[in-house]
Amino acid sequence: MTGTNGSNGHVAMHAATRLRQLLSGKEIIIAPGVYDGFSARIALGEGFDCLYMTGAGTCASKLGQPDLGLATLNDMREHAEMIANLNPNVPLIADADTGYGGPNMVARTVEQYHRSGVAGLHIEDQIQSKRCGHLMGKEVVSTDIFVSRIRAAAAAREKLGSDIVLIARTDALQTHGFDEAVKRLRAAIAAGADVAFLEGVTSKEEAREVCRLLSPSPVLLNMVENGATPSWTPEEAKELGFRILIWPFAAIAPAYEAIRSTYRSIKETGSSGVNPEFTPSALFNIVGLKEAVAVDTAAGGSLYNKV
Ligand SMILES: C[C@](O)(C(=O)O)[C@H](CC(=O)O)C(=O)O
Repeated sequence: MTGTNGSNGHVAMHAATRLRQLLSGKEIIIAPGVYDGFSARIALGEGFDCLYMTGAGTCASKLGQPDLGLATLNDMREHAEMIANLNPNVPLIADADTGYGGPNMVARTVEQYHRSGVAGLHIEDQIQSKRCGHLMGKEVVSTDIFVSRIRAAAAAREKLGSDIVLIARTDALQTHGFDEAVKRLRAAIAAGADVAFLEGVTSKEEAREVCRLLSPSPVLLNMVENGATPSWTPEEAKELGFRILIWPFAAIAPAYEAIRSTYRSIKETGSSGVNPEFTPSALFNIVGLKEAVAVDTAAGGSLYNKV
């Protein structure tokens, strides 16, 4: 699929098609977690090929709430659209939780994510009142319901003629064990999922085995910092057989530390201690000042000549 690249005007391929190209390559896809426009701009500035919009980070930043199924389709879609369009050439994989309802809602989710420029999304088998995959006490729906979610997602993708990458996530490992989780992922792939995601992998043995059993389907690894899964390097993840690596807390965890320490500094010392190089212009340059000035100038404007 083709479309107009909003950021620099040339006709670019849809980000979903780009993600499929990356998936068919040899390299593991590294997608750092972004939770808002600012973190996404920083990741783009560092030249990553792919981004991951964390649902947990979206709940925390957009709603100020924990990852307990409080974000609606509208919350998530709106956030994903803004992030995906900062640079439509860089694919965004976005969390889509349970798909937000029955087959019709799942189809709507896929359609809206596609129209928003999202390249890939993951849909899981937790109950609607879901929780972060690394909390205890999770509950999953039956395999039939999970498969109906994936089937509805795949049918929506076909109807749209979209390349959007469907990632089936199972949370069944915690409650039903490895074999059942793999069975669910197999069923999801048969129903049209492109990528499998075993949430909460706990060991290298499990990791290697899920990749082997589901081969040739690509498998995503959730490298959420300090969760149930040990930390592996991209090289280790690649060697275990994974094709996509997401780092959900890569932005929000350091942001928390930095923000809290700065607020404390204001309270305790009366000074924020912010780096003197972080001027207003420096901030705006991170989020596209030059591009915005160029748009105005190209249109014959002189509004920002003095910025
Ligand atoms: C991947 C995830 O869905 C996310 O929202 O980033 C979360 C991350 C987390 O909260 O630990 C998940 O694993 O459920």
